[in-house]
Amino acid sequence: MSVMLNRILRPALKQAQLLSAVKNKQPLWRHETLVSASSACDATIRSLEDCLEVNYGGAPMRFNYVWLRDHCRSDASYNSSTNQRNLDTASIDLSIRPDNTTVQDGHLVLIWPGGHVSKYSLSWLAENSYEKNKQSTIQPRILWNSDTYKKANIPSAKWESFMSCDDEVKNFLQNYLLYGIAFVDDVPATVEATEAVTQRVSLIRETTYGRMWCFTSDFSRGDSAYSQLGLDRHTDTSYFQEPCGIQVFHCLKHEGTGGRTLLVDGFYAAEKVRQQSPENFELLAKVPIRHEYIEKSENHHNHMTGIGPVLNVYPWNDEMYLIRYNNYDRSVINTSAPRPCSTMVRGTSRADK
Ligand SMILES: C[N+](C)(C)CCCC[C@H](N)C(=O)O
Ligand SMILES: O=C(O)CCC(=O)C(=O)O
Repeated sequence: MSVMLNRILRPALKQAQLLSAVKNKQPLWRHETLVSASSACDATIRSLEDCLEVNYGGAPMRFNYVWLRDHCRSDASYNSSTNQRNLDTASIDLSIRPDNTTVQDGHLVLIWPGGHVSKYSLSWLAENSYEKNKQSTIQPRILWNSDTYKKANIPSAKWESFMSCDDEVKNFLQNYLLYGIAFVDDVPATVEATEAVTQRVSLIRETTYGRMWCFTSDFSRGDSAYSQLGLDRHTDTSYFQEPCGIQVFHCLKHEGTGGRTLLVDGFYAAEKVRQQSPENFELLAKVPIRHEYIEKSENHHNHMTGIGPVLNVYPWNDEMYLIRYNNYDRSVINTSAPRPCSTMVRGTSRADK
């Protein structure tokens, strides 16, 4: 019994495109003015050619002028009850610069040509600076292998309290987010109980398998998952354009021998590749790979393909956030020129070890 959940727990990309507009190049414009120094908040500001440099606590932060105008939180520019932008970004003059820049009571205050005033708290700027974000992780993880996971001795949640107590769900989610796996014990072996426990975590995503499915080794669908063949490490639904982020498995009935579940921390394996062979890591993170699922059984006619790199990495902080690794479902590699392709095959075999 398994279900797939929407990846709503994974935080979304945060304003990446806008932040990447902040450039680190040396200013050509040399009239650097010390605009304000306030002993209360200890911030100094320098106006550079296309950005303001703000020194507040840690390392200097740079904010592009267009970014500053675009991120104005005044009522005219931003609706703080819906957290949505009112301003039409396309209307901003790309050569915009403030006429006046001051620091007052822990806030940066800019007056733009035409008189519009923007005010940003220094702590908000620090929190949202590119400098801070490139040093932070979106999702902190504890990487594990069989030994370290066993030693960590992570407690399982218990069905009764999981269904009635939010703190139990919270602990479960904390473990899930840190390790990528988590367990609930004592769930009654029924589809209904499995659905109920799943819905404590999230909405259930509709897929070609349905929302919930029961499967056994009857080859009812054209895939090795429905056979008695052992399945080595892989991620499922690599052929979806957005692979499922959480899968829930519940063994309802077991007869005979075998059928053990193998769980592998792909992030741990990929970090080893990053350390031991940065060029292979780079290839796995750059070369798009096609995966596919073709089934033509009596009741199911599907052909799905999804394309993306094996390792998906946020470019601003090098953090991995998604792995598409399924050697069974990997399609023909025809998305890269011959040389990277042969290195790619070497890269994946290194990742195997
Ligand atoms: C049975 N269940 C629906 C869980 C998985 C079926 C998916 C099989 C496919 N090869 C994949 O890896 O995505
Ligand atoms: O049953 C399991 O332990 C894993 C099943 C699986 O990996 C799959 O169906 O793709």
